[in-house]
Amino acid sequence: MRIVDIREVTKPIASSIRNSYIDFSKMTTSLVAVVTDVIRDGRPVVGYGFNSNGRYGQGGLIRERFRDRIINADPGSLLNETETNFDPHRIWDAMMSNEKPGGHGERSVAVGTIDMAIWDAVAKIEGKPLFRHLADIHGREANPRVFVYAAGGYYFPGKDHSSLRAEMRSYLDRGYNVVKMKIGGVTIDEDRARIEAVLDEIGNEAQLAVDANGRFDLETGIGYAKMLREYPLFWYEEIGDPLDYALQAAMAEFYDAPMATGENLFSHQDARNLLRYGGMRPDRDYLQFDCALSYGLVEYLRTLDVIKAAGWSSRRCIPHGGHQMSLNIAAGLDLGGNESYPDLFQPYGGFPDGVHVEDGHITMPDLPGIGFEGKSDLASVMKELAE
Ligand SMILES: O=C([O-])CC(=O)C(=O)O
Ligand SMILES: [Mg+2]
Repeated sequence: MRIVDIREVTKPIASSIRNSYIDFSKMTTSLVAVVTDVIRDGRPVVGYGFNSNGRYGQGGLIRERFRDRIINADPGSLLNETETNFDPHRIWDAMMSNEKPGGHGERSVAVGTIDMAIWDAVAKIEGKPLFRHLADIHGREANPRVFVYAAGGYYFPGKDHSSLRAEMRSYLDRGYNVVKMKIGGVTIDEDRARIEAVLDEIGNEAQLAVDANGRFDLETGIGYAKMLREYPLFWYEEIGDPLDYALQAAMAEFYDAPMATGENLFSHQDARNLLRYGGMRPDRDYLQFDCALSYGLVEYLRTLDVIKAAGWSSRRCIPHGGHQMSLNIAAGLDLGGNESYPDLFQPYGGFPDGVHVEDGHITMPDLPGIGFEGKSDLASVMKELAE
């Protein structure tokens, strides 16, 4: 049993949206296929992965470093104890050989993308959905019903309040009951007017989260906190620089309601520092670490250990990224839910065909692996890479 090839192609996921920090006019993602010689249903098993939006495709790192460490490893060293499947932890160790600790940079994105494809292959070899495989190996009961919220509300050329309201209305029409919008990309007065327009539109049918994408210094973050606390928000997200734990800690004095952060922390060590020094409150705040940007599920399992040791429930985790990998982790390992971008980053984000949001939740279908083959537009770009 061996991995015979790892292929990467860098694909555009560009659009004219912007948040307070970046625009997405040149955004890309790496799509990866891990080709094995294991035969299921008469065909070789292929696992697929891709990275989340916000960081660019990692073709250089994948092709120059991480791919070869797996392909050149002794194939037996990558298998589980019983030699019945690949072992994602051993493959992770092979990828990370000769890598120093710390300074996580974007190698975590390259490794996370390959790791996603490995878990897809492993669950396909088991003949199970990944969420059921994860629940089984952790001795727990899977829960296929997962909370999802609709992320959008970007700044956009020509976008006015009526188009922002229409966007949010369309999420409600599709079954969501929590929606998210960007803040920090215009003046505070303009953002206040945008927030009021959205709250007026959604009324008591849904709750609103706001995301500053790490834009604010302490003074601006506090100024916004004082404005935002007048409204019943779901959360106030990524206020300041993701690595400025003292800023995050200071915010608790000015903002009682839930805050969320973590999408730009790429290792369990960084997650641990957030919990040690960021003043995050386990009874109300949310953690958004995204395995596809942060060394994959092998590392995310360590992150889950870190948050448990710090006294947090896994239910406080609602990952960034809107991909089916985190949906599987949520259903298999009892996370609080997952992000979703109903109209963006297609065909990579979203759900298998025929899966609909009801009351802010989806129900995972029983598809082998991560379930990518159940989403026809995604399956066709994946197949192109593998064939
Ligand atoms: O706009 C982005 O970079 C995405 C983001 O922060 C989110 O989904 O929370
Ligand atoms: Mg965010």
